[in-house]
Amino acid sequence: MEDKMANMRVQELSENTNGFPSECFIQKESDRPGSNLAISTIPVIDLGNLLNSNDPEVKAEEELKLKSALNTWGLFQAVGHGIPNRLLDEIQDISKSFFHQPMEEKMKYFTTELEGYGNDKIAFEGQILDWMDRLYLQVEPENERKTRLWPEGPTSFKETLNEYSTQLKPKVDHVLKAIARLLGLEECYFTDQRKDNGTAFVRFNYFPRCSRPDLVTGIKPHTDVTEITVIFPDQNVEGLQIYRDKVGWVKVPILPYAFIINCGDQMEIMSNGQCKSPVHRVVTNSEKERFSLAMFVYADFDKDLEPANNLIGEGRPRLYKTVNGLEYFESFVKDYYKGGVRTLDSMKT
Ligand SMILES: O=C(O)CCC(=O)C(=O)O
Ligand SMILES: [Fe+2]
Repeated sequence: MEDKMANMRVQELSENTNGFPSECFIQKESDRPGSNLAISTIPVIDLGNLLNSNDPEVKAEEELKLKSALNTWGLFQAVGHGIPNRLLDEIQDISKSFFHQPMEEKMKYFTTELEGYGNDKIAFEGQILDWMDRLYLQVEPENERKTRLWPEGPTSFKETLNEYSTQLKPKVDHVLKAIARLLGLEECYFTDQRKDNGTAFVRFNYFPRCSRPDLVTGIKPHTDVTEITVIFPDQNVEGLQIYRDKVGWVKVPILPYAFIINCGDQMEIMSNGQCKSPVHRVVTNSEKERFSLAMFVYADFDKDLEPANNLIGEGRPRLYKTVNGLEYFESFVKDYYKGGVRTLDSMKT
């Protein structure tokens, strides 16, 4: 089965089996998603109020909401972000058009590396695979883009992705600065941790219809390695769930044209645990396919990752050891494919 899998995308498998997952996708009983979770209310932050308001009270109130959201959930839904709905529709359209092309066309961008088109690579025997195909591309810095992996079809793909990442980048910088301010750090603390102008990748996620969503995961429980991740989720199909201590898994509801912004492990380490890197997963749907787009914003992999000095002190013990950025990423990738292991836990002091 594993050899066969290596040559097939989840999309083909789903088409061949009418959505029925083969054995290598079936989660252990304790890890199965089940069904009937409550939809929760996720903190909603108005980036317009946070970043542009001239009224100091409005700004302060939004900052307080953001601080509490990062400290408890580690994520929020972002409205008032100023990215036009037209562009968000277009980015979702190019994703659909790309994945709906014949396999032959998509395979031009296939790689077994992280970047490019593909699905879970098989890292060890007995690995349980995610019900997802993906297209993973570096967008920042611009001179490091591997443009041969940027699809020719649909024809608007490159232009739309370029516009999306160009428009999102300053928003990301503003959010990182706001987080630094509310932690009492220098405004550029997190933006300065990045290489040159910042490193960002996007991943177009495609979850084909699956006839047994109770048995498989679209993306297994994980945290992101990032400073922050900006997700533009499917506007019609839910799937993202967050794990909350003492509560369990909760669904993230669809809020039209809102981004979901979550902290990653780099942020949890640098903020000495004040910002949480939430465990999340994606479940599949028996009726509908689902698309999402994640932008992963990373601190410089060449640098050491450690809690900010100003966030360690009396009553605030240092929670994480210093670790090299690249080593952390590499351990994460291994742990991720194994599932159930949080790299962050091994960094605790
Ligand atoms: O599909 C989603 O809503 C979330 C995707 C995600 O968690 C990821 O790509 O890391
Ligand atoms: Fe994620």
